[in-house]
Formats: sequence, C-alpha cells, structure tokens
Amino acid sequence: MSNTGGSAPAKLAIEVKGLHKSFGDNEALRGVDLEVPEGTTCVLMGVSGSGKSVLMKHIMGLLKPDRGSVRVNGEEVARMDEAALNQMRRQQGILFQANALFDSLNVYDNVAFPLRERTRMSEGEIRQTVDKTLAMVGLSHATTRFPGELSGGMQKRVGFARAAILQPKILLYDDPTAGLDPLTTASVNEIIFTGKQQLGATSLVITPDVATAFGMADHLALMHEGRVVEYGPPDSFRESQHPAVKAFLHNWLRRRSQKGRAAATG
Ligand SMILES: Nc1ncnc2c1ncn2[C@@H]1O[C@H](COP(=O)(O)OP(=O)(O)OP(=O)(O)O)[C@@H](O)[C@H]1O
Repeated sequence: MSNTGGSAPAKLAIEVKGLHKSFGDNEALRGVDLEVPEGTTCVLMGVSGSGKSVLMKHIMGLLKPDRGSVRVNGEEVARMDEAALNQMRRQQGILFQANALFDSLNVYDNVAFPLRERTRMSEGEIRQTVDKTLAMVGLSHATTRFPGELSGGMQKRVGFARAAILQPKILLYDDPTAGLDPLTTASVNEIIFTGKQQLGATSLVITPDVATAFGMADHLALMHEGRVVEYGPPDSFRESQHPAVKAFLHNWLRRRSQKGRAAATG
C-alpha cells in the first residue's frame, strides 16, 4: 500500500517486533515481526509447530516474551499489570477449536454471560444486546436451546456471539474450523466475515485451510521455524518466491488433489 498520497498510515492494532520465546532448549519463536493494521483480517499459516499458537498467546498476554515486544493497540503487553491485562482481554474476542460453551446454560444465557460478568447492564439492556447479537449470527430462533441440542456450526455461532457480545476491537481465532465438515467450515468463515463487517474488528486467524485463508485475508502471513517469513496481500503471497511459501502451497495443493482423487474413487 502506498502512502505517498498524504493519507495517514493505518493505525496498528497488533505490532510484534523481534519476538523470541524458548521453552527449555526449544526455540519456539526466533524473532517474529508482524504488523496488523486496525480493521483488517490477517491469517497466520504454517506447518504444525511453527509457532502460531505461541505467538497468539503472547498477543493475549498469556505468555511473556524472552526478548522483543508485543503491542496491542499501542500498549506494550509485557508491561501491563493485571488490571491493564484484564482491560485488554475485555477488548479481545477469542474463538478457539473448542467452543467452551456452558452445557448447562441455554443459548441466551451463554451469550449473556460476559455481559452479566463484566458489565453493570440491566436485564433489559442485556436482552436488547443479546437479541441483536444473536440476530447477527442468525440464531434468533434458538435462544432456549442448550448446546447439546445444536449442530457444530450453530455451536460455533453461539461461541462467536459470546466472543463478540462485548464488541471487541480484536478477534482472535485459533483453528476455528478444526474437525468441521465443509458446510460448517463455510458457516465459520461467514462468522469471521461478519466480525469484520459488522464490528469493524481486527481479526487474527490461525487456520490450516488455505482456501479459506485466501478467501478472507487482507494479509496472509506464513510462519516457518519460529519466524514470519512472508507477509502480504493474497496476490503477492501467492507469487512469493520464498522457498517455505512455495513448499507450503505446493504441499497443500498436492494434499487437496489427493483428497479429490480419493473422493472420486471412493
Ligand atoms: N507451553 C509450552 N511448553 C513447552 N513447549 C511448548 C509450549 N507451547 C508450545 N510449545 C512448543 O513450541 C513450538 C511451537 O508451538 P505452537 O503451538 O505455537 O505451534 P503451532 O504452529 O501453533 O502448531 P499447530 O499447528 O500444531 O497448532 C512447538 O515445538 C511446541 O511443542
């Protein structure tokens, strides 16, 4: 993106510089640099063990860097005290593989939970907010159902509604489509798009699903051996000459065509 037209540079929601983290003698992160401008969707890819989740945990303030810095909305995460960390986490909506819904609460109460825990809203205000959020994810009809009575895709949507109810500025997704069938995967992708369109949130998404990644990302990042080795919009990422990117895309295409052949013969 050129900045010669005099427009102000985009504000960064997430800024990671020279981030290092080891566990014993396992160097999980070896100097990660990553910038995610406000309101954009960045998809992190990379083979298993390349450091994607460890990076995300630093952005959530769950791990402390050995070296380097992680800033969220301009604030250095490692310098935050407990109160500041809580404040930051309030502004982050988190959707992981497991939906972590409360099985004993119905859809309405699951989604209302963060409002009851973290705000002083009246029950009337809570109802209005929950109704609006459930409408956003197409679940107005399911308020009295319990998680066990919902399909995988519906559970994901409830999980998203709960993550989105406090109107987070940043949405973090760690492999939200793991183990899901193609239809449910498509509904998760819609959810991520909704987060961007309706909340204007910045999203950081880890997914092994390359087709999904290309469809939703403003920027793609490839992690390789503890570093971000390529970062850019889908078109330039696709043309990357970095050997790790070429190998990653090549492997994905090969797996996809193997799957296609297996489906055709099976
Ligand atoms: N709490 C921990 N203690 C020790 N080692 C860890 C811990 N968390 C992660 N690691 C190690 O750090 C490296 C990076 O792990 P990470 O979970 O970030 O990989 P990943 O790219 O997210 O992989 P996957 O796609 O399989 O989830 C791995 O070698 C992992 O074993």
